[in-house]
Amino acid sequence: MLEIKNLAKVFGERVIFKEMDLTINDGEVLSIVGPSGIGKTTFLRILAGLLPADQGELILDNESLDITGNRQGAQVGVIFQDFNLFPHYTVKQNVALAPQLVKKVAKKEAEKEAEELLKNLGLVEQMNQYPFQLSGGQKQRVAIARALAMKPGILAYDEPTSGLDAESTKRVIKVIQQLKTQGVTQLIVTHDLPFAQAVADQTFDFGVDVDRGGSL
Ligand SMILES: Nc1ncnc2c1ncn2[C@@H]1O[C@H](COP(=O)(O)OP(=O)(O)OP(=O)(O)O)[C@@H](O)[C@H]1O
Repeated sequence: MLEIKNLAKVFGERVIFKEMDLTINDGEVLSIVGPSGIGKTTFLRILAGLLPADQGELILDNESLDITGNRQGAQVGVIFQDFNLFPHYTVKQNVALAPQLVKKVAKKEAEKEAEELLKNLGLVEQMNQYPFQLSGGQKQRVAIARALAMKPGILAYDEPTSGLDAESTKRVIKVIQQLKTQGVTQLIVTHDLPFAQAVADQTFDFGVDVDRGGSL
């Protein structure tokens, strides 16, 4: 379960959001919508531990997450829009690398787990290919497998349907639903309202549900 309490972010004098409260239960899918420039990516970067918040708490499975932008560990898995796959590693290596480096998992075991994840995401034939050989949708599923390999408490996506055709979007919906049945908690930042409606149990509208302006 992820609990967000009284979270606030300020850039200079400008309050991007404040008093943000939200709870996502285990296995739930939350979509975050709202107009461009409202603060969705900023929130995602804070959740990922890449950007400091100015106030508030993030509590994941009863443990407080660092909000100063110096977080250790991979409690939150994020699939960014450009996927950031390592170009010189194969698909399997991309997925198996972080558990070996960060969690000190043995290579054989990390690769076995990577194979299992890739199989579940329909990427058996791509395991030994390189990112440049993949379609956008395939790259995205590799990025999902790579995030899942670290066994995060929550998986977050930034605009997962942008640049995908209708068929690939359907596939993403299937993957999200499949992970949901496995109990994975997911948070999705999206502009795509039909997609949000198709996958989400709960929708958070940054344009409506968040306070801004004034000061902290
Ligand atoms: N490092 C920064 N310094 C100052 N202002 C920033 C910084 N990063 C973002 N902003 C501002 O904060 C606001 C929120 O930006 P953010 O990228 O989070 O919006 P968004 O809702 O994700 O938009 P989009 O959907 O277009 O990606 C914007 O007005 C942006 O200009």
